[in-house]
Amino acid sequence: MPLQAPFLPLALSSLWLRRKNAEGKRVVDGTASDEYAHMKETENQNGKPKPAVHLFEYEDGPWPCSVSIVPHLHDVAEAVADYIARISEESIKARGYFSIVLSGGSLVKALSALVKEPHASKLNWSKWFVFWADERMVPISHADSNYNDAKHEFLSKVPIPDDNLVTIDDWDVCSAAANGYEARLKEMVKRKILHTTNVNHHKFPRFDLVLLGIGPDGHVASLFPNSLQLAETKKWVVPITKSPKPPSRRISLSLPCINGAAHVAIVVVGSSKAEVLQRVFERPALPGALPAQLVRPRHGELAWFVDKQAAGRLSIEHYNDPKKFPFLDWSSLKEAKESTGNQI
Ligand SMILES: O=C(O)[C@H](O)[C@@H](O)[C@H](O)[C@H](O)COP(=O)(O)O
Repeated sequence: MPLQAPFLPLALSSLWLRRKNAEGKRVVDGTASDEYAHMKETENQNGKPKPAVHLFEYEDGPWPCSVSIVPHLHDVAEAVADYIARISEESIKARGYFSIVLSGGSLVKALSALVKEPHASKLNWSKWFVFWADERMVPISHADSNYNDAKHEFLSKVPIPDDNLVTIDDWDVCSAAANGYEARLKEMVKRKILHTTNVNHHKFPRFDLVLLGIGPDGHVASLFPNSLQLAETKKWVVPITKSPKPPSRRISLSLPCINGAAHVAIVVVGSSKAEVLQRVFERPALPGALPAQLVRPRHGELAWFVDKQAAGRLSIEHYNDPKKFPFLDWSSLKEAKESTGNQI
């Protein structure tokens, strides 16, 4: 089954980036070929050939999701806050905790309505556990740090205990930071704060909610178009040493880790996202070209929150023509339209 073969030259040719750490010691960073050795496996544990899967674990067929299109950023913020509040309440009732994963970029601005009433005093903040979908390899006090941004915009305004912020504290060597964060997540599983689920026969955490933004190139978290990391099938957290968006060194939850979540919400705001949203929704591109198209929770729900500017290029009026748009599961979108005036 030759599907994995393209990774071999890629992995072998990947250069080790040698640099000095803060103490001037030589450190090795990069995507080592043996780190990705498991991707070359062609047999499962019983020695039988693995079933053919798409290179990027992409599933053909309908794409069930709900899409809310609202006029402005503040309407998106309110819709997202209502959504988060509902999932927080349900999760705490069912398991005693709420695990929420944040991304960087403009996403944290969409959390502004959570710090106001009616949510601020109603939410059970002490039961929240906050994780990061991705982080840049900078100290957490640095302006580029996703944690720092979230702290400034949101976390400093709500009473979530500091111990419940599961930050990525290691910013020296990407692969060590990725392994360290994965170990922290596994510790949360041991403490029963996170449950697990199977995604394509491998165990991944089942976050209650993963919040993602989308880059103009279609990236989500720090999973960039056509990158080797997109094909990760086992690791929970992957290192990125050559991100096309600065800073170049980052770590990110892997795609199956995101797809193991009970809920994933993607927030898309502003005219700069109109082109990519149209490509993601309406163009059946090669999946690695648009990582956002690979976000398909296996046993969970996917919800899009979009403002009018970002939705500006969508041909919604033709969406009920399955010949033109076989790509999304429009039946679930119609149901959404019937249940609330704000949804298509
Ligand atoms: O570190 C990052 O770059 C972010 O985590 C990234 O995943 C972000 O969410 C998207 O790039 C969208 O960012 P904008 O909304 O700012 O374009």
